[in-house]
Amino acid sequence: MGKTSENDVTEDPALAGKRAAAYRAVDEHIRDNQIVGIGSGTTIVSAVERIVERVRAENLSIVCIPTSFQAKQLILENHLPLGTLDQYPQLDIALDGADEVDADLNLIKGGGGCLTQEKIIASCAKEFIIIADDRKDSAVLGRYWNKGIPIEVVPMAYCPVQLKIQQQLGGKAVLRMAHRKAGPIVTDNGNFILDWMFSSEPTPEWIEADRKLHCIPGVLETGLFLNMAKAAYFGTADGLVTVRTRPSS
Ligand SMILES: O=C(CO)[C@H](O)[C@H](O)COP(=O)(O)O
Repeated sequence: MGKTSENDVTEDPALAGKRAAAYRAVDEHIRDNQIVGIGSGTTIVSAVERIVERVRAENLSIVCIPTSFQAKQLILENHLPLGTLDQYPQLDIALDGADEVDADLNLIKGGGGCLTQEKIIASCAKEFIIIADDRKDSAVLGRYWNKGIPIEVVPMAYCPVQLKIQQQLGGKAVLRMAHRKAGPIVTDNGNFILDWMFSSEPTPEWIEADRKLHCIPGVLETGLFLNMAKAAYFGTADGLVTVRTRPSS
């Protein structure tokens, strides 16, 4: 059997949409001399592909700050300059994928388990730009992404955190298990992920839900990215791109 790549269209039917969104966002936002946050997941692979093309063609000088082990590998494999938050605590832009985006550009992130670093990097950037295929463009969070809100927790606290989430917010908080390892997923920070399957009727008030989650000892971060994104680029299978900007931005 031939080797398949993560970015092979036969493997990922949404690739054309992801790529169209990523290329357009890179073309509209990446400029010379920027400090750029590089997100995690599959869509960001196309963004890095386009960044590399532009760096070579236009001789751009940029520094890339990774949001995960995967992002760091992507930066290194593509010979892009790698930086850290220690060197660059303020970024010009952060580009990242999302699991779902609502009408106000609130996001669910963390499907790949990198939510904490992704939120830190996004919070340090002047502009946080989302790239996704158009399935993720949703009126209400939870309509498309049915795997819950990812929450990074300190391992020794996962059982009490599960219990408290269920008591205080309802629904069910499920420990995310690894596919090829007997046991839970371990994040880049050495923690576990709980996926909170919230009750969708009525839809939770997200700011309040996020506040309650952050008040539970043992919760490190949540995959609710509220009022953070400045714009979202959604690509279709035909390569068309819709851009939505946050009303207040
Ligand atoms: O939040 C993330 C990882 O923690 C990803 O950005 C999110 O899961 C989207 O991934 P993909 O681009 O593969 O659809």
